[in-house]
Amino acid sequence: VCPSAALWPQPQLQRSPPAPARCPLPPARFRFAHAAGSAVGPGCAVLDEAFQRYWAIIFAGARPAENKQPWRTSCTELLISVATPGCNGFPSLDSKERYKLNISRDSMLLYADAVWGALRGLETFSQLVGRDENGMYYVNETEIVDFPRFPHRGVLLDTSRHYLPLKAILETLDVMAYNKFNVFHWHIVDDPSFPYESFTFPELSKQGAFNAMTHVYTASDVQTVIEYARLHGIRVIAEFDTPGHTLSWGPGAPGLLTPCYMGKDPSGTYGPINPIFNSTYQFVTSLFQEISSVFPDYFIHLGGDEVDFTCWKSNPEILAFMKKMGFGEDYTKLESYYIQRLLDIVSSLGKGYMVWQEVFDNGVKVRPDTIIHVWKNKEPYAEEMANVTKAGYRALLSSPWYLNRISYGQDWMAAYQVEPLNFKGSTKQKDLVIGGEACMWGEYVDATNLSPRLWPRAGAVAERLWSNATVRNLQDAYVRLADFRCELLSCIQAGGLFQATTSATLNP
Ligand SMILES: CC(=O)N[C@H]1NC[C@H](CO)[C@H](O)[C@@H]1O
Repeated sequence: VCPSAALWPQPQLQRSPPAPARCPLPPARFRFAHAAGSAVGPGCAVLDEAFQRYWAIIFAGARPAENKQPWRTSCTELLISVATPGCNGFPSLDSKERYKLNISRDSMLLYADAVWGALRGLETFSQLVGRDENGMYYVNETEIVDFPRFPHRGVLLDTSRHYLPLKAILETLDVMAYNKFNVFHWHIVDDPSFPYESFTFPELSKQGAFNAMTHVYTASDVQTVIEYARLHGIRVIAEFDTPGHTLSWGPGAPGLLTPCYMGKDPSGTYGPINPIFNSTYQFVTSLFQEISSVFPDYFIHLGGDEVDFTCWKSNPEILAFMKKMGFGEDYTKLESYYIQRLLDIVSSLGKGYMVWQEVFDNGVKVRPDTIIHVWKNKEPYAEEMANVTKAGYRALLSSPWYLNRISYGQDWMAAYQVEPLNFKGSTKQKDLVIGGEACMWGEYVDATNLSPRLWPRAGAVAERLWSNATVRNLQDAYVRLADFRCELLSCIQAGGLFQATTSATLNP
């Protein structure tokens, strides 16, 4: 049994009496209930599902024998009161996640502005429940007022370098919710494979997936992920990265990619999307029309990273186009020409976009509400954060959180010690930092090692993005993160959703 009631991430405010009363929770009689006057009630799927889920998580190990014990207790129900109605929508960047938990001998109350805050409070409540040596469940008297420091707290998974089965994605969403992450950044396609089944362009996965039968995400798979995430208060932001990282698009979309040349003949290899043909922009418009209809989030991630100009430079038609456009030898101008047209297409679809930092670095004209995703780690990323926010754009930080990069020992500490606002800038600039994302790129990751590599290390990012900036004590974090890992493992033993083992990274 794990040491009890360690909370992860650390709430903003918690107050407990010096000798808190202990209230036993009777599995057979405990229930979650809607408080009178709450703006939501039975039928609210987000909470109805959460009540089931958290009952199972809290009492995972309960044995029927519990029912026999004479329970003289008042802690038989947690009353939930939500201030604003709304259960059928999707979480968004400005969703309210604030909640209050009042646990006392005579009542247990959870208040939240919106259902998304209620989900965060239920997660905290589940972490407050302990179990004593006799197996009795209990919760100690306490008061918590909690809210996130940053509104965008994400995890990126890359399902192109290696295909991830739906189960691996859903398990990741479970553990993300345990950590109060609220964005799943689905880097769904890239150079090696195109597993997204497009109904507009079915050839893309037929030709581009590792295996068109087994290694694809059907339309229903995608909707399953989106709904599962929604019920956990998690947004799904899809990334279709262009013009680079698109080799898997080639076979299913003839004429889309740039044919590279060796001297005056095509070499047979291909490069980034060919930016000089109108057919390219017709294709992009149709594909992003589909993406906009499939993924409900306001934002789409358009990529724009690591565009290699070698192939463009070798292609005679592109050379002629460069001359015609007066771009000289500056291929970032050609890249910007493509990106600019892509952004206009996506804007016309009524969507907002996020782009990797190169789009900003190369001076592409982007909309004021663009989110610049800072990922490079060679130059100090603090400088990039300062430049991006000085230019008035919102910034999202990933540079120090590429968890696909592993090293010996407790590297969670480096992720934990990051301070996203440690850059030279005004308060106004700091306010433009909307949060960050832990990235798990898939070059060396598949379902066999995803969870042990992601957890509990990503937990360090979760606390950095949720908790107060003053929460930085490594010794205290170690104890709570070790307990978090223990709970995760006990979730496995109880046959919980989380099947894979977590890493030994934390415990030497
Ligand atoms: C934005 C970005 O990160 N682009 C690439 N950079 C290196 C990564 C692995 O660490 C991936 O290959 C990723 O596709």
